[in-house]
Amino acid sequence: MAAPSQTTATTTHHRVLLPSHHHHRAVPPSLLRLPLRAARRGRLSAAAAAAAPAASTAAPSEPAAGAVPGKPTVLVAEKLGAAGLELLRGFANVDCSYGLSPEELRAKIPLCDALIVRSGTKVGRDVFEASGGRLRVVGRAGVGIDNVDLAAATEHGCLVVNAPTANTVAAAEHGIALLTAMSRNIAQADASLKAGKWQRNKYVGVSLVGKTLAILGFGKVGSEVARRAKGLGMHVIAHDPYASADRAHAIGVELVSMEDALTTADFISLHMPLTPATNKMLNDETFAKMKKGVRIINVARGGVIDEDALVRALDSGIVAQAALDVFTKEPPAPDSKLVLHENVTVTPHLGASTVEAQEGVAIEIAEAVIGALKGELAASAVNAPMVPAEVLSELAPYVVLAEKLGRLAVQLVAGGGGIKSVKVTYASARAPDDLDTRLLRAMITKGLIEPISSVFVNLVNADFTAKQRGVRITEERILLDGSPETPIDYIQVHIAHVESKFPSAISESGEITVEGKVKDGIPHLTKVGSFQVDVSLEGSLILCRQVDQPGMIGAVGSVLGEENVNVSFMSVGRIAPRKHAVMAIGVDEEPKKSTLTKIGEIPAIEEFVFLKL
Ligand SMILES: NC(=O)C1=CN([C@@H]2O[C@H](COP(=O)(O)OP(=O)(O)OC[C@H]3O[C@@H](n4cnc5c(N)ncnc54)[C@H](O)[C@@H]3O)[C@@H](O)[C@H]2O)C=CC1
Ligand SMILES: O=C(O)C(=O)COP(=O)(O)O
Repeated sequence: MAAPSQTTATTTHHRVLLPSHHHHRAVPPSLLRLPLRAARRGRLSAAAAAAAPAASTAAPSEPAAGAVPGKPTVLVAEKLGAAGLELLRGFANVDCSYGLSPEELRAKIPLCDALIVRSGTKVGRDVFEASGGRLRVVGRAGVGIDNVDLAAATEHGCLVVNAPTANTVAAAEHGIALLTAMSRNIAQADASLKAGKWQRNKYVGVSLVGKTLAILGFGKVGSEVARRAKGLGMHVIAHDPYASADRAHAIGVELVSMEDALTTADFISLHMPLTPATNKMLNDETFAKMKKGVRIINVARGGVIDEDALVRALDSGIVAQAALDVFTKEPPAPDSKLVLHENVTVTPHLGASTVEAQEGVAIEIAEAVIGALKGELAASAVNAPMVPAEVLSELAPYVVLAEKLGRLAVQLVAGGGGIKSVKVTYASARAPDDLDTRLLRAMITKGLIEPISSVFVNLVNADFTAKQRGVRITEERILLDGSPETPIDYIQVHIAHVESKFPSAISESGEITVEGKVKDGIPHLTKVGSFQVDVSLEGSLILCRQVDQPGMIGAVGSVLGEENVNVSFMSVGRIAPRKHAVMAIGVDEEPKKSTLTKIGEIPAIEEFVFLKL
């Protein structure tokens, strides 16, 4: 069994709370400009250079007919509000070509510096490859960027920006429209009357007043739906493991567990982003827990529901009705059982489609695209580099460490009062003025927020985003004696007032605690809760708590081996021999659910969790 890892000498230290102005210091303009020429001369790190909009390297293409030479060209591939088009036309040649086939898009793209889309255009790797390096910006006139291949954009030096707020109210209003239309059979009754029938008995509805509505995902859209449903006299509860209970109380909503939401709701409305954790969140197992006759509304993303399971739940009567704006595949197949089901009301992804929202989104995206073409970094940049290499230099591996610690910490959260209070501790021998932690704090914020939300965090918006979500991030410095050559000895991330999926991650202070260090340029996890471990932060991680006894590494290792999951690293931390120990196992592949179940069934394993880095 591996010996518990040792923390390197942390002699005496003094705790210093950083002054609060430190949290809100303006970002120097030099950090907000992307140094394009520097990128081409190779002065940026690979990642930063990849994401910085590079100037065209392609042979000059023929300008489109009527285009003003010297102005950039923006291709608008889906309908965009007039005010946004006007803004764009003041700055660029604008080509509005709606409904292009993939071939037509690929043919046009080498003539374009920017492309604006909504959810209907797939911007895959082929589009970036076809652009020959000219495409510098993709603007998504809306929230979800599931249709844009972000990795390919970044590799091709193309910045992606979105418009994250202007359609929130429209989506919430559409959720309410579906809720009310479904409960009174509006769509079905309308079709019946138009078919010449008069079926007053068939279309008796259900009332909303006094009914319980469970909102899953209490973010921007979810909270606006809650506010409106309260006005309809509904009892509104919400489940969101990361939302603030105070924010919910302020609008009279109680935050509850997923179990309570599923078992008590008469209506369930979905408002979480589609992530690996929310994929098929409503499935046979969760439908089986619901009240018979429950009604479901989905204006989030189709993928959060297992659509085949929903058909089964509708057929068995567990789900009385569903109202859906979004589908796993859009448009869905014409013979989709779900779409054609008589108890299902559907709309073709219309959540953001109001005149007002589209004007707002058009202005928001036009401003972001114009700014990006000018070389500015918009707050809504989705794949922006955090800072150029000059600033990154020695902090580079700590930046990776900071983001990974944030990602680990948030995945350990099970529930509680939402994430309100995060403390970051930096242990360093450097004087506080010699270590600017804004970038690290932004990366921790990115790690904490991106896995659970539709928001993308960059250096410009990090503090604002945390504040908007009610997360207070404080920083603490531990001054170590020793050489100030290494910028940081270790970083700890503590989340207070939450429960953990892996209770051993709660340290003596009652907070979820993870600690990491950079060793030989590679980020390592060195502590979980009160247990010291040592595992490099690459691939994914399994944490197990077990009775400290011989054979445990072999038992877990052989389950993973049998399932062809490659173990990259293993480390065991224990409090005392033959008591409890925490084992951290780095894995290259994501284990199947059944593999994780087998690990959980090993008798001496008391708790375990799988974490994606
Ligand atoms: N149908 C349409 O036309 C539109 C759809 N949308 C979709 O609506 C969804 C919500 O958008 P916003 O409110 O802007 O995002 P948001 O990021 O403000 O809110 C999402 C919330 O979901 C929560 N969440 C994450 N994982 C969860 C889980 N496992 N269980 C419960 N809650 C969880 C997050 O903590 C967050 O509070 C997104 O999927 C977005 O793409 C947004 C606009 C228009
Ligand atoms: O903004 C979003 O996430 C939406 O789903 C809206 O999509 P749309 O712009 O209407 O194609």
